[in-house]
Amino acid sequence: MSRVLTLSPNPAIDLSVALDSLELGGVNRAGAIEIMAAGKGVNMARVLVSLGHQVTVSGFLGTENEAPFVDAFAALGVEDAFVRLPGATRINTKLSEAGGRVTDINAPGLAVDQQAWRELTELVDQRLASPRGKPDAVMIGGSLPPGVGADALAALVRCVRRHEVPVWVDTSGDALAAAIEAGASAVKPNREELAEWAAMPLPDEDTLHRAAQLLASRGLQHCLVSSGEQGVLWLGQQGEWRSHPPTVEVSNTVCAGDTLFAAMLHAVLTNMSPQAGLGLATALSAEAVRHPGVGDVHCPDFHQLLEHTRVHRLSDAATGGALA
Ligand SMILES: O=P(O)(O)OC[C@H]1O[C@](O)(CO)[C@@H](O)[C@@H]1O
Repeated sequence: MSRVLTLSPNPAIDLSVALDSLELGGVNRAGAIEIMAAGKGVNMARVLVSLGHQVTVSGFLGTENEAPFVDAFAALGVEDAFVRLPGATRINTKLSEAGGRVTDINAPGLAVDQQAWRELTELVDQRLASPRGKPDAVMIGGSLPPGVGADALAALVRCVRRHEVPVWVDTSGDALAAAIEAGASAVKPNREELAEWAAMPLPDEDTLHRAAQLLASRGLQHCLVSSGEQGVLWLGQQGEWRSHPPTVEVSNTVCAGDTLFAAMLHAVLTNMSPQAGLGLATALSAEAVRHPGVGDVHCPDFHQLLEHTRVHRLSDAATGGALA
């Protein structure tokens, strides 16, 4: 079992609304409504716990509506190291239609001032300096809250790297570019995020692959590019691999990326082979799209999902050795 610290600078309460179909400008009647403590770091923590890791969660939480988070952390058995701020954590609305289409409405979030950001950075620095509680990896996920610039994220990434701990970052735009420059160990852009980073359109698999190679050339240990049902491209120091997920009924895709990234970290921390690691992460991510929330490794048909996930090597340079 490894120790992982996940950071959500801008977490959210996800309000998932299931609809037959969304009628813009009309009165929509929901089939079901679910509220869940979320944000990428929190979702990744759920996956890591289910895969057997010891997790500490941190970031910023508003004191006005912290109850769903406190309850979720207790139920999960993770250590709550969130910095509390006055005000309310944002609520993100996810409108999921029967055909599998999801419309996200993500709020800006609670403003974070320099003092609060310093508090979070010091907390991370102290955790990493502690000989007994030092995490084996740090995951940072999601957008930056109002008041926090990409340079602040870069400084946080550098702080983790100074302690020689891998830092896996799932974000986008300027924050993604800054994290890469600062020495992030792994990133997971989707096609649109990669196109934005590379500043070019990625209309086909060939251009996508070349942009991913450009990204990997920036010194990252692992680059994952997720393209939904078309699968995952993984470029690591052992070579390049592509996975194809099993066919599943798509209900809610919101947490698929968080599931993929966290499961891939698990594969690295447990020295799985590239084939097995990417297969597990892809299958678990496919499981996630069948319902709201992250993938459930304990679902009754998980072994079948795994069996129907295909992984193949793209480059001959790969050794096929363990992922770590
Ligand atoms: O920080 P962002 O980019 O707004 O994304 C937050 C959203 O991402 C998710 O973690 C899913 O990836 C949701 O739970 C959350 O609402």
